[in-house]
Amino acid sequence: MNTPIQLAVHGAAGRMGRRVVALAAADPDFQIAAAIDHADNPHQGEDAGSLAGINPLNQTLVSQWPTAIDAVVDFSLPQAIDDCIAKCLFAKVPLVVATTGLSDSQKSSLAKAAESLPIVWAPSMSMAVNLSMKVAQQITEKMAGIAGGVDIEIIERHHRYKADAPSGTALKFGELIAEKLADGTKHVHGREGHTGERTQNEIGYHAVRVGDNPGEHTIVFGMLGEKIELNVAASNRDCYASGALAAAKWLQGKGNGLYNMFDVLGLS
Ligand SMILES: NC(=O)C1=CN([C@@H]2O[C@H](COP(=O)(O)OP(=O)(O)OC[C@H]3O[C@@H](n4cnc5c(N)ncnc54)[C@H](O)[C@@H]3O)[C@@H](O)[C@H]2O)C=CC1
Ligand SMILES: O=C(O)C1=N[C@H](C(=O)O)C[C@H](O)C1
Repeated sequence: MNTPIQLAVHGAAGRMGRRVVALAAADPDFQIAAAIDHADNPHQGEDAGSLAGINPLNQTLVSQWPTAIDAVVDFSLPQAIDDCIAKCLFAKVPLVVATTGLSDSQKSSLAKAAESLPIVWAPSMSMAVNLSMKVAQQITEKMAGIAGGVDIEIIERHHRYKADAPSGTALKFGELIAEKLADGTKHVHGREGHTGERTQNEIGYHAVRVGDNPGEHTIVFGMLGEKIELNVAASNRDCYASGALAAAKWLQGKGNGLYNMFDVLGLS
C-alpha cells in the first residue's frame, strides 16, 4: 500500500469541510494532517472527526498551518483565499480550490500561483455537473443559428445560507455556453420592470435560495414550439467532497499549472 497523502482541509468546520474530513478519514489513501479554519471559528480546539460526525481523529481544528502536508483541499470563503494561496506557495503544496465568488484579482493570483504549483480550481467538483457542462456545450453548438432562435437561461437553486450569487457553477455554465455562441453574448442577471422583448444574444441567470438545497442547476434551451431543460441536482454534498478528494489524488506528481475538473475527469 502507498503512503497515505497527508491532507490539509481548509475551511474544515464548514458544511463542505466537514464532509471532506469525513470522506478522507474513510479513505486509506488519505491521512488528515490538519483541519484548518479561521481563528475566530467557535469550533476551534474541537476534534475535527467529532465535528464531522465521525469517530475522533485526534486532530483538533486549528488556525495554524502545519509543515508536513502533501495536498490542500479548500472549501472556505473568498476572503480566506489569498492567505491560502500564500501558504501553499510557501510550503510548495498542491492545492484544490473549490471556493466560489472569487474576485478577478484573486483569479489572477491563482493563475500566477499555478506557475509555481499544481492547482485544480473548479466551481463544481461534481462529476455530474462537469459532464452536464459538456452536454450543454454540445446542445448549444447544435442549436446556435437554428431558425427561430434559441433562448438560453440558467436557473440555479441553493440553500438559504449560500453567500454568493449566482453560483460559480451557473457562471461557468454561462461562460462555456457563450464559447459556442457568436461573439457579443450579454449575461443578464434577473429581469424586472419594462425590460422589452428578449434579445437573441443574451444568457439569463436566475438565483433561487431555498431551504437546504445542496445545489441544482437547470439550463433551459427555449425555442418556438418546444424546449429542452438540462437539470443536474445534488442529493447531498458528497459529490463535491469526493470530487475534491479525487482532484487531490490526481494532483500528486503533476507539474505546475492551473487545472480544472475536466482535466481530472478526463473530459478536456
Ligand atoms: N467547487 C465545489 O464543488 C463547491 C464549492 N462550494 C463553495 O465552497 C465554499 C464553502 O462552502 P460551505 O462549506 O457551504 O460554506 P461554509 O460557510 O459552511 O464554510 C466556510 C468555512 O470557511 C471558514 N473560513 C472563513 N474564513 C477562513 C479563513 N480565513 N481561513 C480558514 N477558514 C476560513 C469558515 O469559518 C467556515 O467554516 C463556498 O464558496 C461554496 O460556494 C461549495 C460546494 C461545492
Ligand atoms: O455553496 C454551495 O453550496 C455550492 N456552491 C458551488 C457554486 O457556487 O457553484 C457549487 C455547488 O453548486 C454548491
